[in-house]
Amino acid sequence: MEALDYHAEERRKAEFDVEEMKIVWAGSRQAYEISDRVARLVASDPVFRKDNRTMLSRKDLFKDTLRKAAHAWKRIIELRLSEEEASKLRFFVDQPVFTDLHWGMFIPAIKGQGNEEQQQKWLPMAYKMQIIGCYAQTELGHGSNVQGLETTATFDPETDEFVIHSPTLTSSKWWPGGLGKVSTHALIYARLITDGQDHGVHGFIVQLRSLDDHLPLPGITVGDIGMKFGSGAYNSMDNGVLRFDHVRILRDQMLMGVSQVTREGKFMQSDVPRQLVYGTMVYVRQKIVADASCALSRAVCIATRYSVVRRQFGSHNGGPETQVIDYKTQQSRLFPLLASAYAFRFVGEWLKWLYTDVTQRLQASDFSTLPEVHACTAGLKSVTTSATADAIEECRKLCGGHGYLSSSGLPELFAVYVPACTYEGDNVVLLLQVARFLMKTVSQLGSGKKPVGTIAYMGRSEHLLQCRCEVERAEDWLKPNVILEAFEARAARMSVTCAKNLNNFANQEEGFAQLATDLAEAAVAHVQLIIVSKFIEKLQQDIPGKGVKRQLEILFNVYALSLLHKHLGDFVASGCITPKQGALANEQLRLLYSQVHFDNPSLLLYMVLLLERLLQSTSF
Ligand SMILES: CC/C=C\C/C=C\C/C=C\C/C=C\C/C=C\C/C=C\CCC(=O)SCCNC(=O)CCNC(=O)[C@H](O)C(C)(C)COP(=O)(O)OP(=O)(O)OC[C@H]1O[C@@H](n2cnc3c(N)ncnc32)[C@H](O)[C@@H]1OP(=O)(O)O
Ligand SMILES: Cc1cc2nc3c(=O)[nH]c(=O)nc-3n(C[C@H](O)[C@H](O)[C@H](O)COP(=O)(O)OP(=O)(O)OC[C@H]3O[C@@H](n4cnc5c(N)ncnc54)[C@H](O)[C@@H]3O)c2cc1C
Repeated sequence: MEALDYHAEERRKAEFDVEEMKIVWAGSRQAYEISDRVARLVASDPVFRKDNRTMLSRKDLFKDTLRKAAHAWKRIIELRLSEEEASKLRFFVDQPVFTDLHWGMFIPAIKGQGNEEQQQKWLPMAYKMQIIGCYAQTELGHGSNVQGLETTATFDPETDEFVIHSPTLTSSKWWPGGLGKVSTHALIYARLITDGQDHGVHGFIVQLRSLDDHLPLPGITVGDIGMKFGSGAYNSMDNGVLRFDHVRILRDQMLMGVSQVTREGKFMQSDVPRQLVYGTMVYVRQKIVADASCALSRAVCIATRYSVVRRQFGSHNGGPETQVIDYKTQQSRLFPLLASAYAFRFVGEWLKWLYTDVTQRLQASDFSTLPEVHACTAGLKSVTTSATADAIEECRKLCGGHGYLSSSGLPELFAVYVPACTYEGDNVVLLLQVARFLMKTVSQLGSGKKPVGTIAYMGRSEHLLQCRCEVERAEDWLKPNVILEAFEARAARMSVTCAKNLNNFANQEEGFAQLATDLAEAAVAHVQLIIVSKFIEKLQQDIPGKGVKRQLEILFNVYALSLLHKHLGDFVASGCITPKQGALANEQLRLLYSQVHFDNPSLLLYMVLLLERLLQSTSF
């Protein structure tokens, strides 16, 4: 049998309505149709070909990226694509490019932190790409510790200007994407100084290069920071270095939505939390969570197709060998990743809703949900990107030696994806932010302030700290309420234990530093609970299509029970379940594997692209 026949054979076995599953994945029929149409558009356009990019030199790769970006922009205008369609087109072009930062951070930062006048001045030029901007926050010396940034913006009342300066080598901006070669402007973060007083980090728009000849303006030193991990991959991006030598900008180039400096040089804080200066990071973290399921489903798709075609051992009387997908070990490594793709998809949808909700609240001066939104975006960004990066590597191994070939698509996918664990906040640093939020929640438990939203379960901590799991047989683990309570109890107990242990330290900060590992694990437990609970909420919705809901229920159980198996130590040590119940969960998991149908419809386009890539490659 040929490879395609094996695929067809497996597809025939699918016991669910594939078309309806595609819609569940996309979020709506309209979203699916847009995705499908744009995918075909990109796949059929030779400018967007991607089979050769790992073989290009950095210079040629960069030129190829610029060509694609310009062509994408041309197509967006010619076809009058909507914002959603344009964003899909960039997604399927699938090559990191300076426009990601222009559209993804520069513009959102002006929208989120600029006042009305500033938005009117800068956004039309940015929308037409008459200016191209990047987001220059990180410095050589400080990335995670934003309050430690050293670049200064000193107000000069005589000229009504800010003087932007890099006082030390470590204050050089280092990493911003789009900075190295392309950007004409940067949104830079610098310490605001008025009348000798330091007011902390604020955002400023600075022009870097001439709009006539693209040369750096006086006082600006700028360049590309060089090759990054892997061939192709993130090397299509011009991550850059930037230094300022007393560069003068007008006062109104400080983003004044959160704080202002008056003509007299008086610093004024608006009636909004100063953390709104970090708002663009919250926005992008939410986007990164939505993107995790896309990267993960690509990897799972490749590994699944391979596992169906690949046969090793087990031939009887000259018959076919065993498909590797039929090995329980292959299933136990692959199916939880397939289930995770769906789990991340649904939690990503929910996070998008949460972000829209907080944006509307902020407009109405309601800041009450900001800490929760920060904790959710930070925690979910951390957990989903770490899991996805690990999963891509696991998928490579699931494809045996062939997974190591560039033409499998997996090495490049890994190389391009893995910095997501670092950019937009190192994943451990972000987990510790979640832990701070959890410790604050626990400390307020007796105060009469009722926890709501994703921490509502903490309000039932009295019950959760002493409840006993009632599982007696393997199939008891199929009940969503049993799973949910086990995850709630584990998260509550881990947080409460950390809070108790913190009280043993006279100095809370010292305690936080000493207990950081436990705190990060408590944060993971909390975030996994959010993902599990959002999957359950999704299953409570009306999901049409023969067998679709059933298949999603199986995937939910696989996701939750594989997590339970992986973190069995936490569940047992915190007394939420007994070792015997843990063994029953594992038994149920094994039974579930034979019910998974792996007609993964989510990325048909990628399958086609992969096949094309395989056919064009000399090595296959
Ligand atoms: C395919 C795309 C196509 C086209 C493009 C179109 C669209 C694309 C859209 C999106 C892009 C999608 C993907 C992006 C792809 C690539 C991304 C590429 C590059 C990434 C760019 C970057 O990396 S930018 C730099 C990011 N840097 C960081 O993330 C730094 C991490 N550090 C921090 O965030 C903070 O310093 C901190 C969180 C560690 C805070 O530390 P600390 O506590 O010391 O700080 P403070 O004293 O300042 O804070 C005290 C209190 O404030 C709370 N807090 C902190 N942060 C926030 C926040 N963001 N919101 C709300 N509240 C916050 C903190 O919890 C403290 O609260 P207390 O109550 O305890 O006081
Ligand atoms: C591909 C890529 C693109 C990027 N694009 C941009 C961009 O466009 N604009 C921009 O401004 N920046 C950008 N960055 C920078 C990025 O945001 C930072 O690298 C990131 O925030 C991590 O900061 P850091 O490099 O200072 O790491 P560090 O903080 O130095 O981390 C090093 C190690 O220290 C640990 N650590 C640090 N602090 C703590 C703590 N308090 N407790 C426990 N452990 C800790 C971390 O967990 C990590 O293991 C990009 C980075 C990459 C890799």
